[in-house]
This record gives sequence, structure tokens and C-alpha cells, in this order.
Amino acid sequence: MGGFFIACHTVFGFLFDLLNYRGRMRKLVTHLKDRIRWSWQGLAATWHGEYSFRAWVCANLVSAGLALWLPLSDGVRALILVIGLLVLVAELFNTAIERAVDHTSTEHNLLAGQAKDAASAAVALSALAGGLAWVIGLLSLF
Ligand SMILES: Nc1ncnc2c1ncn2[C@@H]1O[C@H](COP(=O)(O)OP(=O)(O)OP(=O)(O)O)[C@@H](O)[C@H]1O
Repeated sequence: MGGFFIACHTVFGFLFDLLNYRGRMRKLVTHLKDRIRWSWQGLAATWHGEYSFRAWVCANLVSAGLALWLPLSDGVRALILVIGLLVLVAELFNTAIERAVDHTSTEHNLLAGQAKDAASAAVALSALAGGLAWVIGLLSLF
């Protein structure tokens, strides 16, 4: 009799865990789908609203094409491609900060200006890193 109860407890425990697990997985997949949708919305809005983002995407396509075409080492290629993506990431943050600041107030304010300038500097520095990666890559060809 004791063995029967232990067996029931084990089987029901297993079924309960399985249902719980499936519920958690379903929640995880829904969250993942939402995050992909929101990220896509962010990319699309930035693409449509920011000329500089479109310009960086085009520059990245040219840079990536050249990096793959030229006989560069794998390390330099990876550096150029990754830094190129980081410039886009910096531009997305720059846009997010500009939008958040302008949503709060479009009045002239020292802190608002500093926030935007810092975001702008982040894009400039990441672009500088990309340029540096290209200089290293081109020097390695000679
Ligand atoms: N509310 C503000 N208060 C103070 N200075 C501001 C404010 N808004 C903008 N500025 C100044 O103007 C600069 C450019 O502003 P903003 O980033 O909004 O212009 P933008 O032309 O849309 O830039 P981007 O080309 O990066 O999209 C800022 O870096 C900052 O120095």
C-alpha cells in the first residue's frame, strides 16, 4: 500500500512538473515573440525617422562588403564587422536618448543638451573605432 502511494506521488508529481514546465515554456516563447516584435518596431521607427541611422546602415553594408572581398585576416574581418554593428547600436541608443529627452521637454536645458551630446559622442567614438579597425586592416595588406 505504501509503495502504491509513493508511486502515485511520483507520477502525479512528474505530471504536475510537466504541466508547469509547459506553462513556463509557453510564457517564455510569448515573451520572446513580444521582444522580437518590439525590437523590430524600434529598428523600423529608427530607420524611417533617422537619416543618420540609414546612412550608417549603408556605410556598414559597403564596409562589410569590402572587408569580405579584400584578403584580410579573419581577426581583422571580425573586428570590422563587429565594430560596424556597434556603431549601429550606438546610433540606436542615440536615437532613444534624443526621443526620450524631446518627449520630456523640447525647451533648451543644459542637462538635456549634455545628454544628447554624450549620446552623440558615443556614436562618434564607435565610428572612430571602426575607422581604426580599417586602418589596421589596410596596413596589414602591405
Ligand atoms: N533641449 C535641448 N537643450 C539643450 N541643447 C539641446 C537640446 N536639444 C538639442 N540640443 C543641442 O543640439 C544638439 C543636436 O540636437 P539633436 O540631437 O536633437 O539634433 P539632431 O539634428 O536631431 O541630431 P542627430 O543628427 O543625431 O539626429 C545636441 O547634441 C545638443 O547639443
